[in-house]
Amino acid sequence: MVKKARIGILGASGYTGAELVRLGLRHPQFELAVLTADRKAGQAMADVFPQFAPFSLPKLVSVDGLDWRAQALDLVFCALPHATTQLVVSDLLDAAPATRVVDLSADFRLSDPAAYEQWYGHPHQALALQSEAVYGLTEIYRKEVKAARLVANPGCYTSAAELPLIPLLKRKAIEPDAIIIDAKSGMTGAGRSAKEATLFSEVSEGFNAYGVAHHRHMAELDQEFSKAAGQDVIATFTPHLLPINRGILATIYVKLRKDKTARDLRTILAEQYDGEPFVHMLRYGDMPHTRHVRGSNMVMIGVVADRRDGQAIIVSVLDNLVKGASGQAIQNANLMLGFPETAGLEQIALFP
Ligand SMILES: NC(=O)C1=CN([C@@H]2O[C@H](COP(=O)(O)OP(=O)(O)OC[C@H]3O[C@@H](n4cnc5c(N)ncnc54)[C@H](OP(=O)(O)O)[C@@H]3O)[C@@H](O)[C@H]2O)C=CC1
Ligand SMILES: CC(=O)N[C@@H](CCC(=O)OP(=O)(O)O)C(=O)O
Repeated sequence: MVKKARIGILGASGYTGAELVRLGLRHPQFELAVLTADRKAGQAMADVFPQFAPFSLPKLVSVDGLDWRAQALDLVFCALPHATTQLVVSDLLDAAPATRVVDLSADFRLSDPAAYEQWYGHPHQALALQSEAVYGLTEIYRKEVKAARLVANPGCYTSAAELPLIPLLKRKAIEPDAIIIDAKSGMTGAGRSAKEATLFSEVSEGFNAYGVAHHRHMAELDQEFSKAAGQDVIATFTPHLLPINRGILATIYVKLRKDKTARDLRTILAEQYDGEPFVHMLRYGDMPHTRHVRGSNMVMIGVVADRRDGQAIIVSVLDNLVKGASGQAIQNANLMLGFPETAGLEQIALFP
């Protein structure tokens, strides 16, 4: 029998934590050994999420006082609110340095401490780990992820924008100073804790932009686009809140470099993602729908020329809880633990 990896999920009573449990229960090489919660510590997972009642799962415990060494976990998924995470991961790795960590929060995504402080409003509290962490956009950083002890899983909006744009910037196919990302997210992107802004009555039958000109994912986009282009890049990014549960759709406007066409962009992306199990390039001119990826770890990307000369439009979709969070986290964990990259992630989208 194959030896299973002992897995911890911190924040299992939240949306991304529950998605890790949903996918993890069907993972052939995971043993879900530790599940934590904050307000819901002490409860059974099935009392918090009745969909798990038929399955045997450990009780939710508080993260405080966990004996990391005694738990001997092979890998921990950390799905806690950002800023909470850095001290928890620091304690964990001090006590159990051989445990691998995939952090779903934003705490370790920015490699520059000054950028972190500027965007999050306080100094980072685990600087050594911040510089050790590998940015976990799997298709771009696969080699680094394999060897990492701590992976910073990217944000959901950023995954949707970076997968199409990084290869185009690297290949100098688009102008780096003329990128516009108009992105929409489903409500689960805001997490499960109660907030006025996410009440049904505030969100249904309406649609709004938020974080306009200052959303914190801009820092992550600047970092990755600048690295890919080899020069400073500042993209325009505007997120919107959609009254649906799951899904991100990013409509991206780009200016072509002189000798390039929109068909060239599609060719570059098709070459880059040829053979990738979780990125699908649509035929030129075809466009994706959030329903085509719901519940799956797939990203779908469409490209077409704008009517304006020299401009192209790219549309990218993913499920914010899967490829935008827990699915990509498991994809990274599979690489770190030497499992097949697709293990536990072979679900096809739930349609309609
Ligand atoms: N939702 C999404 O689409 C995405 C989320 N992320 C990131 O993933 C992380 C988790 O997000 P999400 O699942 O949506 O969040 P939720 O608000 O749904 O869940 C948060 C979890 O953390 C626990 N928790 C809250 N505060 C503390 C604390 N002080 N100490 C220990 N545990 C605590 C909660 O426990 P309890 O419920 O018991 O209070 C809950 O289990 C966040 O950092 C988020 O930014 C990343 C990409 C996409
Ligand atoms: C709809 C919604 O509120 N979305 C979240 C982004 C969720 C995400 O990707 O993640 P991180 O928090 O991990 O960066 C927001 O705009 O802050």
